[in-house]
Amino acid sequence: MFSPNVNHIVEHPAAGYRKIFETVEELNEPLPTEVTGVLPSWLSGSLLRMGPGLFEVGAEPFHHLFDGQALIHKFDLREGHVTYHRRYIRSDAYVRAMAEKRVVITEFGTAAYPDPCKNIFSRFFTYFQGIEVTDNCLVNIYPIGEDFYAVTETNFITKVDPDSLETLKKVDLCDYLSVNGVTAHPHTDADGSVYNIGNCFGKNMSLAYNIIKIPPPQKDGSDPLKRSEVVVQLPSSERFKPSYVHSFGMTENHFVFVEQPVKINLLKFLSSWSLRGTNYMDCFESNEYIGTWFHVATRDPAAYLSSHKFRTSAFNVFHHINAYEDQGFIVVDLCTWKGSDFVYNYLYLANMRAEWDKVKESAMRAPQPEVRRYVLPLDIYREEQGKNLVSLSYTTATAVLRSDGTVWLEPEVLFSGPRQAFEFPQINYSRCSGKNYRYVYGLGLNHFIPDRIVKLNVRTKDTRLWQEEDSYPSEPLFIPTPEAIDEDDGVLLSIVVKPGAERPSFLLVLDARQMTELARASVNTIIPVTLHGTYKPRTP
Ligand SMILES: CCCCCCCCCCCCCCCC(=O)OC/C=C(C)/C=C/C=C(C)/C=C/C1=C(C)CCCC1(C)C
Ligand SMILES: [Fe+2]
Repeated sequence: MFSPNVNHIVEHPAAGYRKIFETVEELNEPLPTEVTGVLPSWLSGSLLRMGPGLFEVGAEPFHHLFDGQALIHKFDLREGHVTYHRRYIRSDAYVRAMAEKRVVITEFGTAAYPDPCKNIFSRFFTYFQGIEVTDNCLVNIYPIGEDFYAVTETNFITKVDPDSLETLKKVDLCDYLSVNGVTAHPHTDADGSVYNIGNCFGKNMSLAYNIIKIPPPQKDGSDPLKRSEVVVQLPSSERFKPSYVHSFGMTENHFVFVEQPVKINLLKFLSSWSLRGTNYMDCFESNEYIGTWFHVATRDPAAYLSSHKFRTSAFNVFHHINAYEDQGFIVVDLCTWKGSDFVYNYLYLANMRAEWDKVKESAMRAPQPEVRRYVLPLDIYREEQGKNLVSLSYTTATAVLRSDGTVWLEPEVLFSGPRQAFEFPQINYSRCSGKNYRYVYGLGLNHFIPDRIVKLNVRTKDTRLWQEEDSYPSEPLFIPTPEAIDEDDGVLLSIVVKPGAERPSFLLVLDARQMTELARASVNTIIPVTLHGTYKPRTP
């Protein structure tokens, strides 16, 4: 561990990060690891993570970071021993690509072309058959009831066996719910209910964001998905252009949705899709004028609070950190990127695999990251126009009622460093989700390259970090110590790739209080980049 200053920029002239964007083979059986240090005796379970693993099919490359075929990874911890396993998800996208040795289903930034072997008539019909939406579930894995699902952001989720990593079943959410897709970042209540948000393109081109609820495991053993429902519908600020949504906030009594100026041009999406060479990335556009809108709904009864229109300047947001209620305010902490230019435009594999100088050059043009706190007053009175309505003693965030009835928000900056993002945030979720809290852990992105793990105290803005030379960590998951007293009493789990090492990847176990290494379990293979995941404790 080195570099005590979080804003000290570490250089990567050897470009070792390129290794995490290369294709690997799946394993037939788990690999042993070499454990150094001491693993906590209570840590027994599986770290499951998703990411891209196959970055080309035959001679056809995938172009974007979010296109590679989904690979599920598992580090299994049991009585001080650790194994590592990985399998490709048998999605339709993967199975058909393998069979035809070409990209068959269009991915986020890579279009599929019709089979050159088909005659001109069947190719014509393939174009106009409509959209074949991808089921490439590379983004996350989480439980619904007793089952585990690997997910992307479309309507297809894939049930997997968390022990064998085998693919079990493809599920179409449209069979149960009125949504076109949902995020890969649901919230889970203490009772096991799962909440999520997704775009809904309704009849007559009506547009909305639907918040859905999947109930907890059912006493009769039936699939909770069968009882899922839309609990509240939030309106779209633009008629044909819903915003891209990657996550949302949930407090004890409210849902918070941040409508960002990165828009999906629906007309383009529906019309141009059948044209040769179009992919999802082609259907996004930035609205430079609309800024960012916050929407709030109550949870019980679920209802949209339409009277307050919360506005602020333009930013991209992918990850909500946490949101909670305090003294009549909703506090919303976010990982933001300034401006309306879409951050995903900078995540093409050609950018990520470039030489270090080029990586830095391209990140200079991209939106700049900042961790921000916004505070939304719940009770607003007309006579308070022009005044700052936020009276929470501990924040400089403001909210001012304007003559048009909207409330203009200005944030408090919790963390900022030039081209140094604090992203992929994780909190002590079971204890702090929706509640006032102190700590968030994140992946430090240096010009988009993940090269450190950071702990941020959102009350003092103090940071601590873990970093090692030529090492590329993943999102750190927080696992609390059983019977923990303090919020940060627990460990962080992260997969780290260190290309030059004898065993070039390891599971890193950090003491979350001190951010010091407790143990690492090293394995003799490169592990490609992973996006999100979950920890499944062993059940007796
Ligand atoms: C771990 C280190 C990574 C290295 C660099 C990362 C830089 C990150 C900078 C910002 C943070 C971004 C986080 C994003 C994380 C993520 O996992 O994103 C993956 C998202 C994917 C794959 C989204 C897919 C969405 C699809 C296919 C949506 C399809 C749709 C539309 C576009 C409109 C119509 C509906 C439909 C079909 C759902
Ligand atoms: Fe995400």
